[in-house]
Amino acid sequence: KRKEDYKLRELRIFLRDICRKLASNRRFYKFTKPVDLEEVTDYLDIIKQPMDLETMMTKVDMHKYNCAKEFLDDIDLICANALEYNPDRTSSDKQIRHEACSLRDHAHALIDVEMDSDFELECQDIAKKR
Ligand SMILES: Cc1noc(C)c1-c1cc(NS(=O)(=O)c2ccccc2)cc(C(=O)O)c1
Repeated sequence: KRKEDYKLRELRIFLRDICRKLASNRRFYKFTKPVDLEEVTDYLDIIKQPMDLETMMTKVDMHKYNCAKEFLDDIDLICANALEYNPDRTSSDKQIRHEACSLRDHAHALIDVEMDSDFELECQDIAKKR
């Protein structure tokens, strides 16, 4: 195994822990699983690239993320989807938009606090080569 593979394994262990922490926070319950297309029947008419925390955990296991930035891009996608699908001035739309912004800010804050910035830069170099 190359030195890079050990770094990517360490990244996966780190990202699983971040994913677990976010998914276990009750505030982010609506983002833990794919939107139920039987319940939300027009979802795919509006949202072209659904994303959720369970799918992200699977992507970690499938070595789809080569750096934390790629992981945060999917978090930002979860948030953007929720803002796009729930744009109205109703209290329920406002509530899910607030939860989505909170998820995004918590994820970025967790990674900024817990991730060594040099390690992320090394991972981004690996990501560029792949
Ligand atoms: C997410 C999301 N994005 O747009 C909308 C609208 C939602 C969303 C989706 C659901 N129902 S769901 O079956 O797809 C589901 C339940 C539990 C965890 C994950 C998804 C419920 C609600 C709600 O407000 O209760 C909101």
